Amino acid sequence: MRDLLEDIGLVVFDLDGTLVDSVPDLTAAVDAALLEAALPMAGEDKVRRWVGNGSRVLIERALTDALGEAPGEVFADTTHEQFLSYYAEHPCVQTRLYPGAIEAIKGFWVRGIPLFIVTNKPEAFVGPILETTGINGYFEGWLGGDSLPRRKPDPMPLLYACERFDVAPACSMMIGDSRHDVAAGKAAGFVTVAVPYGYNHGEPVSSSEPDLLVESLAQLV
Ligand SMILES: O=C(O)COP(=O)(O)O
Ligand SMILES: [Mg+2]
Repeated sequence: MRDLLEDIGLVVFDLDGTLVDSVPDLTAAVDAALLEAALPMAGEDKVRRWVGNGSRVLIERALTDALGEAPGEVFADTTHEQFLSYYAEHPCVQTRLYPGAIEAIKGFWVRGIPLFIVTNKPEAFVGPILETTGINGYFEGWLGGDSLPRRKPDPMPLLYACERFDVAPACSMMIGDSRHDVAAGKAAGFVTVAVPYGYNHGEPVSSSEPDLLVESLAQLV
């Protein structure tokens, strides 16, 4: 591990399933939107498997599950709007940092390594969650799934971070919980680190073959 970390000049974290367990609040917002659409609620186990490709895809998966077929565009749009308005009001009620997250964040931070977040969740929700969980001050910034034309697994947001901090991809680390994080990291030329406790559509993230798999982020520092 020491070799992997030696030349690292930029650390990019995924948010949902890596730094924070956000599924309880996401589930509340999904279920509120389903209820509004007069459909049965989904519950946490399903939502945990559906998170990872941004909120619009999350809602499409929830509607497909409830309806037994893919929803129409307009219905999906309306339900997504319901989700967004509920989540905007309650982005961080039950959301908690994972054990080891604060140790890792502080460990990199005291070494002077810039910390950045690349998440697929809408950008507007990132600030409130970082603020409420008390980690806002450690990060130089973030990108959401709607910040750039392409999101993870595309490498675009990771390469944007490299340019912004003037750090080569080979000296940058992507830390995430899903195959989209590992794929984006590999495509960008980053060192890839994965955690097994998050959300990866019900599959082990080890299948994506990250450079390093750690049980707890604290192991990194
Ligand atoms: O909101 C999502 O779909 C996933 O978010 P993440 O990229 O922070 O895991
Ligand atoms: Mg994630």
